[in-house]
Amino acid sequence: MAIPYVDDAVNAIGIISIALLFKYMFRTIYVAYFGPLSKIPGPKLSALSAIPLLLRGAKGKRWHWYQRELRPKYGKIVRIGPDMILVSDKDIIRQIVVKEDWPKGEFYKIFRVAPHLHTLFSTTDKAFHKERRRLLAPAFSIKYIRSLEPYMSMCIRNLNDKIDSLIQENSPTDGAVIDLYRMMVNTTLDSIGETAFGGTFNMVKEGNHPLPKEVVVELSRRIRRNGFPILKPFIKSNRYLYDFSSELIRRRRQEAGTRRKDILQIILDAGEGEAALPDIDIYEQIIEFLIGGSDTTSFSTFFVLIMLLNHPSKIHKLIEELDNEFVDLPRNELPKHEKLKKLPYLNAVINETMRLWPISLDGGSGRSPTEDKIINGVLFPKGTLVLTNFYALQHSAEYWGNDVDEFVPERWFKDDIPYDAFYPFSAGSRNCIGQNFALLEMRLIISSLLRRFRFEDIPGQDYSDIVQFVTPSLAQNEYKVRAWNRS
Ligand code: HEM
Repeated sequence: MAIPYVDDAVNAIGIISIALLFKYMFRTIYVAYFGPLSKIPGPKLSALSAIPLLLRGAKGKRWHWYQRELRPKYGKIVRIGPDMILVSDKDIIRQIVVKEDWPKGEFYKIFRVAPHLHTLFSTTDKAFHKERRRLLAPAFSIKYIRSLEPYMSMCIRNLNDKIDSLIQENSPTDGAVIDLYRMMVNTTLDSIGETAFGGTFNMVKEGNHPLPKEVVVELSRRIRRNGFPILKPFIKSNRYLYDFSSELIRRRRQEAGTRRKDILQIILDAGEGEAALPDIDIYEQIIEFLIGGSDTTSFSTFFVLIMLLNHPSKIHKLIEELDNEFVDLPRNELPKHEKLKKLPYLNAVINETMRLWPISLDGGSGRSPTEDKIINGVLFPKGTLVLTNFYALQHSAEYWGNDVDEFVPERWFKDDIPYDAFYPFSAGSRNCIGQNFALLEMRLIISSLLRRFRFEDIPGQDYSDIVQFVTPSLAQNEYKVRAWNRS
């Protein structure tokens, strides 16, 4: 019998491979230069491949590219990948996020532990989202969040005591150098621990706990595993996190008598019988709250404080407001949120900071139309990933005036505030479920620190050196200031 059979097979595979390669190249070139997005301006290479974007993403510098290079150069609609667009127009964004409420794009899948395990944040399915949001909403209602104030206050009291002890140990007259950034990160982690994980992580007191660290590792594993499926068999899920959370849920289910009235308990009690969430969903959901609720709040709170330290007249105005409001309250006691939420200057300062330093530095929410859509003359083909550039709206002189880049809390007292160019918590059905939680915590931290301590910035550090992988953080992971007790 003739032997060249193997050669024939090899030849056939070779021919098929070359044909597939040609098909791929033809498609790539067609999509780049002749497809429906070909008229949208953007870097030439981005029309062919998402690699330029991925490379910047891997360094956490996607946001620099969008905000400092692409938007100034190409305008309000930019092609950032073969099927990806960055939009910085307020009418189009409002239409996408609020009026038409497009579903999230497929890339949110990368945050899931397994493709079928949707969560509130990562789901792209509107029906699933509606049901999950309905189930979790009671844990984030204003009334319920108010009942979490004592848990948060406990963590913030620890923060105050920690700063005080550092000052006493060093020198009450010279004060102490403290890492304000890490302290904010640690406080918000403790707060999520108290409210969703059954107890504080003691980050403020002890400086570390394995759980938050493992969450960061797990998140990066998920992104690699889901982003590059070929690596899947080599990247395992996190045993520690799973065991920790399973044990927590098991213990809580078995507890008799009065249980902690925290977010975890609300989720455990949500739905009855068959409608109750399985343990794995609860596990995924509380991990999501830790990711979505700690670095976001610490980043925003840190920036409020750093903006104030760099604007002496504004910080004096806020301290005056706090001192007048809480004239009889000893400085080492925490004000009540009921009063804080009504303080105009405090709220203006928070709004102004979140306008200048939103957590969505890198393009806001990622949405995809389920059919071809035309808005204001721009065609968005079905399935295109559209990034809604909230940062650009909040930094646009067209909407905010010529002082757009300055820190001016007073602008929040004008009559014509362009709220349709302000999305710190996104908007529409996919807005932040945790915003009342975050604002409560931010007001408590800021007011307690400013009433009790005096801070001074230490020059030579760059707070604008930010990296953003999922949520933003300071590249140096620290920022030092000097703190004294107020006399
Ligand atoms: C200052 C602090 C915070 C800011 C600025 C913030 C901002 C945002 C933004 C912009 C989104 C939309 C993201 C997107 O569409 O890709 C979002 C969604 C979300 N946030 Fe927050 N967030 C904060 C605090 C929190 C807290 C404290 C929690 C929970 C404890 C939380 C949980 C979530 C969840 C679960 C979603 C997804 C909601 C949904 O799709 O229905 N966030 N947040």
